[in-house]
Amino acid sequence: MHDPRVIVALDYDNKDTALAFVDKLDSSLCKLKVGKEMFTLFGPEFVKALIAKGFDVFLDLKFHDIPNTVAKACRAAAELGVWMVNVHASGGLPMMQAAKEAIATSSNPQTKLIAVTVLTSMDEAQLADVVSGVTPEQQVLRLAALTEKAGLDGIVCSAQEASALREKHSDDFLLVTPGIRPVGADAGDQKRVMTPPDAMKAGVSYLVMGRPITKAEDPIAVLKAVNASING
Ligand SMILES: O=c1ccn([C@@H]2O[C@H](COP(=O)(O)O)[C@@H](O)[C@H]2O)c(=O)[nH]1
Repeated sequence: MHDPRVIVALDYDNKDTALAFVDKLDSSLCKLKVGKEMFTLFGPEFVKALIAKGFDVFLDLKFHDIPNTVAKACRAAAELGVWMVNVHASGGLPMMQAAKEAIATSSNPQTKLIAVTVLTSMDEAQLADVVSGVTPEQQVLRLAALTEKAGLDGIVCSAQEASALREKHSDDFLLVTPGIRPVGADAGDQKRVMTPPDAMKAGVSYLVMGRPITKAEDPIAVLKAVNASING
């Protein structure tokens, strides 16, 4: 079965606008990501509606709390029927292991679990405000190793770290990368960016794209052009 590589970030503040966009798509073109804004506004029912339309849904809530709390949140996400959910790797090994165990013993054990390393909106200077003496790439590699040790399916990182990660992690370890910008697109608040073809060449598994698609005059045309640029 065709596995689309683009995950569209549905960061709309209006459910009808989001659903009007989704109704022009089909699940062979992309997967969908629901993040903090839409989940807070429209809740699990909105996620279930997207799953019912046949889409793989990545629930991007980036859980970060004590192990017991994160485990229960991940179990709830898996039981919603999502394709993928995530936690922050900086929550530590016991937290990630508890989350993995909770999903494995849920009614939807095939749900993928990945961990956020260093947000793609952070550059070296911003990272230095929270962790001293490391570059984003060094911190990503360190948290990726911890994530793999916990037995998770992969990480969220920037495509800029993908080549270095692929020297240490097999192709099965998922690299899910926001901060994807076609040539000429506005970076906005993203700092560690890469184009779709360069990201795929670097070894990325899935490209997360929001505004370059959702804010475009013709979002479906942009999505199809991105797919053509990485599949052709
Ligand atoms: O490190 C991260 C983790 C998550 N995100 C999310 O991805 C999308 C990116 O949207 P764009 O509009 O393409 O910038 C957004 O939902 C973020 O919450 C991220 O950007 N970086």
